[in-house]
Amino acid sequence: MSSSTIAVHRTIPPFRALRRDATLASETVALVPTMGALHAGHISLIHQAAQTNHNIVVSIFVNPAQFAPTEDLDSYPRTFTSDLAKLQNLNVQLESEGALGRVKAVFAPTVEVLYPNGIPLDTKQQKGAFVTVQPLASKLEGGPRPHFFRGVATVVLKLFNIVQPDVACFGQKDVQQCVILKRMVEDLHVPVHLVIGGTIREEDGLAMSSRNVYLGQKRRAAAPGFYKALKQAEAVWLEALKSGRQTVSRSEVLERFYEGMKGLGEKEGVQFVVEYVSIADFKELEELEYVDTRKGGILSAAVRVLPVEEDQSPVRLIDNIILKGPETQW
Ligand SMILES: Nc1ncnc2c1ncn2[C@@H]1O[C@H](COP(=O)(O)OP(=O)(O)OP(=O)(O)O)[C@@H](O)[C@H]1O
Ligand SMILES: CC(C)(CO)[C@@H](O)C(=O)[O-]
Ligand code: BAL
Repeated sequence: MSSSTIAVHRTIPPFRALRRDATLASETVALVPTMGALHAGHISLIHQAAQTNHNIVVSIFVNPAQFAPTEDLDSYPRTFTSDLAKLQNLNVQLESEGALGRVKAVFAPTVEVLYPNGIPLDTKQQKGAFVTVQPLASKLEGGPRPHFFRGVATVVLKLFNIVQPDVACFGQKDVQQCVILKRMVEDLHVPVHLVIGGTIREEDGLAMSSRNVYLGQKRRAAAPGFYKALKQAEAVWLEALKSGRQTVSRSEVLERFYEGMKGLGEKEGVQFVVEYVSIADFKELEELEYVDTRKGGILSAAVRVLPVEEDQSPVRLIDNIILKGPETQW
């Protein structure tokens, strides 16, 4: 088998064998969970994992449990063949760089394998075991998507139980997901070390996301303004740090964010609706009236980009910036 060959498995037993073989060889296993439609953000997580781990498992599974019946489960981009080609190219690159690890296997299970007792989208009809992380799952993204983090935590714990990785990698772009999964691992004593990779962006600053393909030309052109508004808000924080202040008020930072959002999209005829903007602590996601410049906080937001053409639906964009202070541990 050449070092760039990647096994694709749809069932669980090959991962038991992979884990056993890795342990016998004193090698580590890292898992990078994805929903496919791989982009440079995913690839950077896998690349990072391969620097310090021997065997990388990438899961590709569009998880029904994290979609409400009204959401885009059916239309979610599925690009398995090109995903696999990207992983194979990455292995060639990892080999030429002399990295420690390679992508050894892709786990692309069927819904039946992950949910042997079924998974209706309506949560009231769901039976069996699920993971809830309260009240974190009800905050921020949990407002418009109350089902979401229960679905995410449940599938991630299933993946952990199947792959039994030493390490699992997640992207900061989904910052609340990171906070919730860290909490799940801590509270349930899950023996997996979580690594959070930085957000990879398009050249114009838009955070890469599989759903960006829904935007179309006009909305795509206006979308980077959202990150610019967050950067403007961050500038207030950085100025305060520089001038040695002890706290920064929420209102100062948010005012600058809203200034940045004002008029965004006018040129392209695109409307942005801010769903939430938050400055919260790292563990409980409690909103902070004043941010301690030593401790920092998470500045995060979601916007709804309204349709500009007949066949379009609203697209939600999420993004965040860590307001870092000297004692920030993130
Ligand atoms: N731009 C990015 N930079 C770094 N990591 C990312 C980025 N986008 C997604 N990830 C991470 O990749 C993993 C898999 O994410 P997922 O497959 O849902 O992709 P996505 O682009 O976030 O899709 P969606 O558009 O559905 O939000 C998650 O840990 C996610 O945080
Ligand atoms: C972690 C995850 C793969 C679980 O389905 C998903 O929420 C994602 O892609 O961020
Ligand atoms: N990356 C988050 C997956 C979702 O929105 O369903």
